[in-house]
Amino acid sequence: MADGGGEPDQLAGERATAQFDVDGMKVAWAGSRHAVEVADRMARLVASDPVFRKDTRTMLSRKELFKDTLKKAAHAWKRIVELRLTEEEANLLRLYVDQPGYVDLHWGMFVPAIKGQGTEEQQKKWLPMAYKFQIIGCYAQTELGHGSNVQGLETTATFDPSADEFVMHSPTLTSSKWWPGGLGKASTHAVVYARLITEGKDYGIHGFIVQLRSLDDHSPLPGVTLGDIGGKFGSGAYNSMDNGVLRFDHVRIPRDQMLMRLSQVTREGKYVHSDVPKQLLYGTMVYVRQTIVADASKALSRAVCIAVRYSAIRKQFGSQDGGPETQVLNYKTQQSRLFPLLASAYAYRFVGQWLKWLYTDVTQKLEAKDYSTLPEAHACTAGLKSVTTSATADAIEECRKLCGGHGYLNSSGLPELFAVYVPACTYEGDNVQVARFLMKTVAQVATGKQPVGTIAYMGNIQHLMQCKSAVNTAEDWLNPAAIKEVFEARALRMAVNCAQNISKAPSQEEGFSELSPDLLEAAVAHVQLIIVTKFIEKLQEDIPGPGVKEQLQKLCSIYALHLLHKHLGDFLSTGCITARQGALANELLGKLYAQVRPNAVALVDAFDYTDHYLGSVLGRYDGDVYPALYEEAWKDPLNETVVPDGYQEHLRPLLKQQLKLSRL
Ligand SMILES: CCCCCCCCCC/C=C\CCCC(=O)SCCNC(=O)CCNC(=O)[C@H](O)C(C)(C)COP(=O)(O)OP(=O)(O)OC[C@H]1O[C@@H](n2cnc3c(N)ncnc32)[C@H](O)[C@@H]1OP(=O)(O)O
Ligand SMILES: Cc1cc2nc3c(=O)[nH]c(=O)nc-3n(C[C@H](O)[C@H](O)[C@H](O)COP(=O)(O)OP(=O)(O)OC[C@H]3O[C@@H](n4cnc5c(N)ncnc54)[C@H](O)[C@@H]3O)c2cc1C
Repeated sequence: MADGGGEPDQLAGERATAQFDVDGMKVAWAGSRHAVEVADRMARLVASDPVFRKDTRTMLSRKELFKDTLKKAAHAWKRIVELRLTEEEANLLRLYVDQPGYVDLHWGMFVPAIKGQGTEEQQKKWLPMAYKFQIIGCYAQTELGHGSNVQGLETTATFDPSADEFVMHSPTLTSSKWWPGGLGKASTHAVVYARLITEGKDYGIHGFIVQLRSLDDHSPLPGVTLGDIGGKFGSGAYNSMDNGVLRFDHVRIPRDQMLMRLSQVTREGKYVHSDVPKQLLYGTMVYVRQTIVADASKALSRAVCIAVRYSAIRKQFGSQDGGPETQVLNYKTQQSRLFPLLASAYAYRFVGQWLKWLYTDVTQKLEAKDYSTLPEAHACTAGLKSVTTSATADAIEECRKLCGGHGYLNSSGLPELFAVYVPACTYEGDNVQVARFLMKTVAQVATGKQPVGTIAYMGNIQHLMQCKSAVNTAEDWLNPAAIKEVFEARALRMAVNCAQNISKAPSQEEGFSELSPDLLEAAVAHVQLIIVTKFIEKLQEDIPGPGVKEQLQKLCSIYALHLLHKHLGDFLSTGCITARQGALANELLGKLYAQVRPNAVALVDAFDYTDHYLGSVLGRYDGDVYPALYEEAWKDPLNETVVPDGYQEHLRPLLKQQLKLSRL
């Protein structure tokens, strides 16, 4: 293409300047060569299948979109069965289909809830049916009146010993189940959370497997009212999901459909609690939060890939006398906004990999009845979920802005990505659970107990409460130990500060409530420390491939130092660094951006996304952006006719009337 930028081989030129082995980076990103190979194969399988096309998705009506989702889910299942895909392959295939739908909740919450809270017999009965899709399940916890406050749920499950059954009932409007994905139209079954009442006593929230729809004709069973809760934010986007409403009118289920791993109700109606901690009731949330953290890096890396490639193609200003204009990626402002997001994508990827390991480790310990690491797993998953989803939602919007006007077009892929992603900040809570965990740890450290895992640094309280950073030149900030020390000191000092102020309050609860904004900030500081630490630890591994580790080291420094810059107030007010050291960090950031610049396109290529998965004309691998934008515009339904519908009724009379007026 002629001047105005957008030469298709522009990206080839960018790729040629890379100073590292992109294949090696793909391995570091995916976790192993095997993971790269499987992801690549599944992505291509999806991209080459016409049923999985998604380029007209934002133009579909709600009903068409939902039907399209049913079609894609069924086709995906057919391919999984025909090709005998492994669980790993099947999960990736579903990921690349890239359309939220009931299957996410079936595999992501219904199955894990039965696995985590069901007895062996219950698992034997229900899981084979779920694995074969003979039943479709969802996770029905949230109600119209209560979401965060799970103990406030109102649905009741009252045991009737005469029939050996539970009676499921929705006593109030606010007790209607409201939001569960897949509930509205697709699910045949649900794990329903309800107040267990037996022998006249309320034992609080427990899980129950409840059939909702007929397995013959899909109609709701007697006493069950079901529907979709209505259109959601953005065109297309999360509207492919049938988030639903559910009400029970004295619906009976057999006693053995209460999930009984944690506690049981006997034939006579006695409530028995086993030795399993009651917090395991929340275990499915721990599982899904861990997957949400992994998803954050996927959503963020997609947005960043689009913005980096397009910024390399897009040219504005800089030419005085007919010479070439400047690629917007060369502007320092563009780099200082975009490269921290690129670094964050890598940071979230690595912390997500670590969190998956932590979850597996905790699960194995739970099997062996060792519950000691559960509180840490809960705090890490809740905290990382909250921090990574908010930052990712902000980052997608930032990428949209970085793409200028074209970023606002649906064909850029960014509006839909944002609309699909943003509820991740809301679902699974934005709670203060990490802060509670931190306050407990501070109290334990005061009694001499040595903390372990992600809070081990708090044991180093003597040093961290009074240390001062030794950084003297900008390059000193390249030392991971220097970074780790100030992040640890900031997190610990903020937590100790909160604990001291809480202790001055009339009661612990009042103090907690009064200081909750500060507690949230302390929690964020702790979670950011975890992300920085896991990135640093990743760099201590053997990372093969010329130049790969060097690039990751730069990204790690950018990730940490941009946080330091953003939260400079925390670092200064806790006395961890001086204003001069803060300025030196900023100076180094500028140098690092310049070093990343020639590698930027190759660093997003390493995500290994197909054009189908990216779903963006701006982020195309070949960089041929302008013809694609032009072509996409003509596909809009408004362009099906040259003269628009409505011309005769609304435009023509108006124009004629103007004519008459002008003749007056
Ligand atoms: C297989 C591949 C497919 C994968 C695809 C998956 C993708 C799926 C994406 C799907 C998309 C959307 C899904 C969305 C689903 C939902 O939204 S489900 C509903 C989620 N609801 C929430 O998140 C509610 C949030 N509320 C909370 O978390 C509350 O804070 C909480 C319920 C924890 C409050 O509980 P309480 O009992 O009232 O409060 P506390 O007194 O604070 O806690 C008591 C103790 O329990 C500990 N705790 C709390 N939570 C947990 C946990 N999850 N695990 C372990 N322990 C927990 C807490 O620390 C307290 O401990 P203590 O007594 O202090 O020692
Ligand atoms: C797209 C989507 C999908 C969902 N899927 C499911 C599903 O499959 N199954 C399911 O059961 N649920 C699902 N949910 C529900 C979701 O889990 C809840 O929306 C979420 O837990 C928040 O609860 P809430 O909506 O009641 O918000 P609220 O609890 O009413 O929160 C409103 C505001 O109050 C604040 N707040 C609440 N409590 C406190 C507190 N103690 N201290 C300080 N601030 C507080 C919150 O932070 C928030 O800012 C879904 C929600 C969405 C948006």
